[in-house]
Amino acid sequence: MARQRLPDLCVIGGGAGGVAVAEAARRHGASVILVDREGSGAGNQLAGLAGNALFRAAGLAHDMRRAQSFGLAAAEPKPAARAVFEHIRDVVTEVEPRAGAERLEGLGVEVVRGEARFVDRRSIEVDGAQIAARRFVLATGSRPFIPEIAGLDQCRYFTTTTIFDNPYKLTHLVVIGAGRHGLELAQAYRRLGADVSVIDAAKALGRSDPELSAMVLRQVVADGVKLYEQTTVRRVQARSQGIGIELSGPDGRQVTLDASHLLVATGRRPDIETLGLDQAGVKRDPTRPERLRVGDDLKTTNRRIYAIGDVSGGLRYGHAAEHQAQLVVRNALFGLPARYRAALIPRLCRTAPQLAEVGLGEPQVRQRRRQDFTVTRFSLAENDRARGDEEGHGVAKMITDRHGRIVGAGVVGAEAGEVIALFSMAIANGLSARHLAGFVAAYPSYAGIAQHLGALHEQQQSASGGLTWLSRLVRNLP
Ligand SMILES: Cc1cc2nc3c(=O)[nH]c(=O)nc-3n(C[C@H](O)[C@H](O)[C@H](O)COP(=O)(O)OP(=O)(O)OC[C@H]3O[C@@H](n4cnc5c(N)ncnc54)[C@H](O)[C@@H]3O)c2cc1C
Ligand SMILES: NC(=O)c1ccc[n+]([C@@H]2O[C@H](COP(=O)([O-])OP(=O)(O)OC[C@H]3O[C@@H](n4cnc5c(N)ncnc54)[C@H](O)[C@@H]3O)[C@@H](O)[C@H]2O)c1
Repeated sequence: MARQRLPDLCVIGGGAGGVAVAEAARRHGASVILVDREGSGAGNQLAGLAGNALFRAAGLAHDMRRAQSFGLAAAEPKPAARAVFEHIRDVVTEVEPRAGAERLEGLGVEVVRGEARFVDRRSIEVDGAQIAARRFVLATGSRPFIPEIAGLDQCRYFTTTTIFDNPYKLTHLVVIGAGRHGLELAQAYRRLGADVSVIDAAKALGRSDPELSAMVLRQVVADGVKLYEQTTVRRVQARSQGIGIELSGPDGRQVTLDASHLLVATGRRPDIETLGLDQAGVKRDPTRPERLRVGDDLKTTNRRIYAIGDVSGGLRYGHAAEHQAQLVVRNALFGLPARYRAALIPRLCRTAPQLAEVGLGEPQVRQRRRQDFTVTRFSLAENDRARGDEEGHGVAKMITDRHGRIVGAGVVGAEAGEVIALFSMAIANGLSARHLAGFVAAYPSYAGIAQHLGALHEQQQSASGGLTWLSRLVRNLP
C-alpha cells in the first residue's frame, strides 16, 4: 500500500462544487487533494453549458420564424442536427480547460484520478493508495434516476447528459419526465424541428408555482410539443425502426407513440453508492435512504466529512454547489459558522419563457398562515423593455412578510433568470419592498420589474392605511 498523505482537505469529486472548494481552500493556503474518477474537474456543469448552447440555437430558430413581428422577413431556419451538435461541442470544448485538472494543479491542488472509497472514518483509498485528511468534502454529484419501466432495459435511450452527444436528426423525440430538464430539452428540440412528445406520471413542472408553470406550459404546447400529464408509461419496445411507447392516460385510455428516439428525464439521485460510506460512519436520511443525512452546516453524520452540491440532496444547481463550497471552506479552515439557506438559491427553468423562483412561493405561503404574507403581482405587459422585445407574456410575483421583508419571488418571462438575482440578493440581505422601490433601474430594462414590484407593494400598503395619515397631515399643512 502506498504512503499515506495528510492534507488539510480532501475533496472527492471535481465538478462544480469540488472545484470551487479546492480553489477557495488553496486561496487561503490550505493543502488540498482533489480526487475525481474522470480526472477532468468538469462534472455535470458542462451539461449545463451544453444546454445553454442548445437553447440559444433553439431561440434563434424561433426568432427567425417570428421575424415578421419585427418588420423582417420570416424564414424557416432549416436546422442541421450535426451542425448544431458541433456548435454545442465547440462551446463546451472552449470552456472545458477552465475547469480542467491542469488549471487546478497550477493553483497547487494535487489532482488524483480514480474512484474514491472510504476505508475508515478518516481515510479513503484510490487505486490502492490511501489518503487520510483532516477534513473531507463529498462533491460526487448525482446520476440519472432510471425508473423501472417494462422493456426500458432492452432499448437505447438518452439521458439528460448523453443527449448532447447525439449528432443525428431527431424525428420524433419522446421525453419521459416533464421536470425542468425534460421540458427545457423538449421545447428546444421542438424549435429545432423535431416532433416532440413529453410524458409525466404527475404534473409537468410540478415543483413550481402552478400559476407560473402554467404560462410556460402554454407556450411549450403552442410550440407544438405534445404533453401527456398524469400518464403512465406501461411499456417501451425496441422495434426494427424506432421505439414503441405504450401509455395509459388519466382516464385509463391507452395510446401507443412511435418514437425515433427516447429521452429519460425522470430526475437524478445523489451519487453515493460506491463511496463505502458505512466505513466512514456517514449515514443516510432514514426517510429518504437514497440521500445522505446532511445538516444546515453541510456536515454529514461524520463531523469531519461535509457534503455539498447534488450529493447533498438539496437543490441541484451549479450555483448551489458553488455557494455551499464557500460555506464549507469558511467552516473547515477557520471554524466560522456556516449555515446553508436553500431560500437564497435561485431555481431556474430555461424554457422560453424562462421560469425563475427564489425563496417561498405563493403555494407555500397559502399552506402557512396566509395573513402573515403579501403577494404582489406585476404583469410583464407593463414593462416597456418586455413589450418592446415582444416578450410581454409574463408575470412577476413578490412575497413579503408582515414587516415588508422579501421572502420569495417568482418570474415568468424573458431574462427571468437575471431578474430573480435581485430578489435573491434582497433575501440574502434581509431587504424589504421599500428598498426595491427605492433603487433605480435603467430604462427600459427587465431589472425595472423588481423596482416596480417594490413600488407597487409600497403603494398598496399606503393605500391600505400605512401612510394615509401622513399624507393627510402634509396636505393640511399651510
Ligand atoms: C443536463 C443538465 C443540465 C444542467 N443545467 C444546469 C444549469 O443550467 N444551471 C445550473 O446551475 N445547474 C445545471 N445543472 C446542474 C448542475 O450541473 C449540477 O447541479 C452541478 O454540476 C452539481 O455540482 P456537483 O459538484 O455537486 O457535481 P458534479 O458537477 O456532477 O461533479 C461530480 C464529480 O464527482 C466525480 N465523482 C463521482 N463519484 C466519484 C467517486 N466515487 N470518486 C471520485 N470522483 C467521483 C464525477 O466524476 C464528477 O466529476 C444541470 C445538470 C444537468 C444534468
Ligand atoms: N422549484 C424548484 O424547487 C425547482 C424547479 C426546477 C428545478 N429544480 C431543480 O432541478 C432539478 C432537476 O430537475 P429534473 O427535471 O431533472 O428532475 P425532477 O425531479 O424535477 O423531474 C422529474 C419528472 O419526472 C417525472 N417522472 C418520474 N418518474 C416518472 C415515470 N416513471 N414516468 C413518467 N414521469 C416520471 C416526475 O413526475 C417529475 O415531473 C430538481 O431536482 C431540482 O433540484 C427545482
